[in-house]
Amino acid sequence: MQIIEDSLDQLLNQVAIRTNKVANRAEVEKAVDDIIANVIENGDQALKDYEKKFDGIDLKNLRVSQAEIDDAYAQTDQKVIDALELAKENITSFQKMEVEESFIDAKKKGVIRGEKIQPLAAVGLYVPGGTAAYPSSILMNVIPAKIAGVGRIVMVTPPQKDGLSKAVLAAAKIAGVDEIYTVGGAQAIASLAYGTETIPRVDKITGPGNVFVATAKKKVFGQVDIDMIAGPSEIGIIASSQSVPSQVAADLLSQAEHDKLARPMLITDDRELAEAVNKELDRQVALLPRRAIAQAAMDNEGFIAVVDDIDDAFTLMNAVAPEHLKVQLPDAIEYLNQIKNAGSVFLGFSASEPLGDYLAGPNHILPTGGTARFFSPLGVQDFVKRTQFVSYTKKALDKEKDAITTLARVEGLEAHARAIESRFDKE
Ligand SMILES: NC(=O)c1ccc[n+]([C@@H]2O[C@H](COP(=O)([O-])OP(=O)(O)OC[C@H]3O[C@@H](n4cnc5c(N)ncnc54)[C@H](O)[C@@H]3O)[C@@H](O)[C@H]2O)c1
Ligand SMILES: N[C@H](CO)Cc1c[nH]c[nH+]1
Ligand SMILES: [Zn+2]
Repeated sequence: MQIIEDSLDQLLNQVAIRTNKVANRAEVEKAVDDIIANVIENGDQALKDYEKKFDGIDLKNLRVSQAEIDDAYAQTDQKVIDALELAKENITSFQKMEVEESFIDAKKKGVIRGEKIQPLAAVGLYVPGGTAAYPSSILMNVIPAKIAGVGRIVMVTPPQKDGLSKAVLAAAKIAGVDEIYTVGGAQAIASLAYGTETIPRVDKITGPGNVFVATAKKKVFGQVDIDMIAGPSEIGIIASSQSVPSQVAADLLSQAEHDKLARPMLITDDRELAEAVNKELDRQVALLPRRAIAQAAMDNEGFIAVVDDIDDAFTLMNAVAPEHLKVQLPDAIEYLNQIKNAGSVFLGFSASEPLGDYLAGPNHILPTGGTARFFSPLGVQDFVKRTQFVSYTKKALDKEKDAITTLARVEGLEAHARAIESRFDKE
């Protein structure tokens, strides 16, 4: 990967330019606009046409039958089922800690105030499937939705020439998906946002995907809610002379292999380490089945920045706001307070990134493209909404009525003031 070495100010500029860039942004935007308009206009037929065009598949039915799901589960290797069950257990125990409670406050005499947390009625979960199958993303999407108590869980995923992977269907059964449709890309997002003859319109769309999926989610926001922009994967690693180059390279490649647009990034205070990691990347990438994808990601999106010291490394990494941040330093936990912007953080030499992708329990559906500045990992909070309520006795209202009518009249809203005063009219 390209090594850049400069002052912190210059590096901050260079990194901002690199990470703000989205390859072919205008073409992607145009393609996605057209797809959404066509799905609104032509429903299921548009979905079938796009599946033919992008995935080369003639779809007869969009919905996967329960019999197919049960058969796939029965044919899945027990080792895979056991791994999925263990992942489910860890994800469930972690996500349950995120549950927020409704509250009622009655401390003031005659006043009741509160907030009621309720699950969304229907959510659509996107499970990527263009160049790899993602059973793990099903667990990450569905488990928090189930814990929140969502009524209807609709999954969409691109169709595959030989049918959906058995592990994908087994994961859907283990997680408890209600219905599955084989449609992917921007067309899948449009179908969940607007509904078609077959696919129900939902309240919120969650889940990761490639640049077409991420762009479509941005465009349908407002028609439905979305979780975040979870686009092509990213990893930012902070390492020093005490890090092991082969491990740093292996973690970079773990995310580079997701997508040609994935972003592997290393920031270090040691030029020698930077060069050693580059050698390791060359050696290890050649051994990977998905080397073409990983190599493209490293060549076009990746970089190694060499800074003066580790404090500068954290300053630069906070500006990048990576999806995954790996602190490959001794006593890594000591640096937690320096981390301001990152989707998920992996502390220490043993916490290799795929630990979080599959098993530890924190969610792997995470903000990308610098949006970890303001978005959070997918969680139970994404699947609920809050409704607030108040109740006042006449006596309690009497105490506060003057403040209300004063504010109403300052805003020129006389009817607001009179509505309050009407409670005290003589009959
Ligand atoms: N951020 C996260 O939390 C997270 C988690 C898991 C995976 N990911 C990312 O998910 C992505 C998965 O990507 P993928 O491609 O394998 O699967 P995908 O399901 O996201 O996208 C595949 C679909 O894209 C559409 N498409 C492909 N080329 C197109 C074109 N030229 N025009 C219009 N539509 C087109 C097709 O409909 C295809 O089915 C990767 O980028 C990976 O890094 C992110
Ligand atoms: N690293 C991905 C999120 O960027 C999640 C994933 C699923 N499977 C493997 N990895
Ligand atoms: Zn991954």
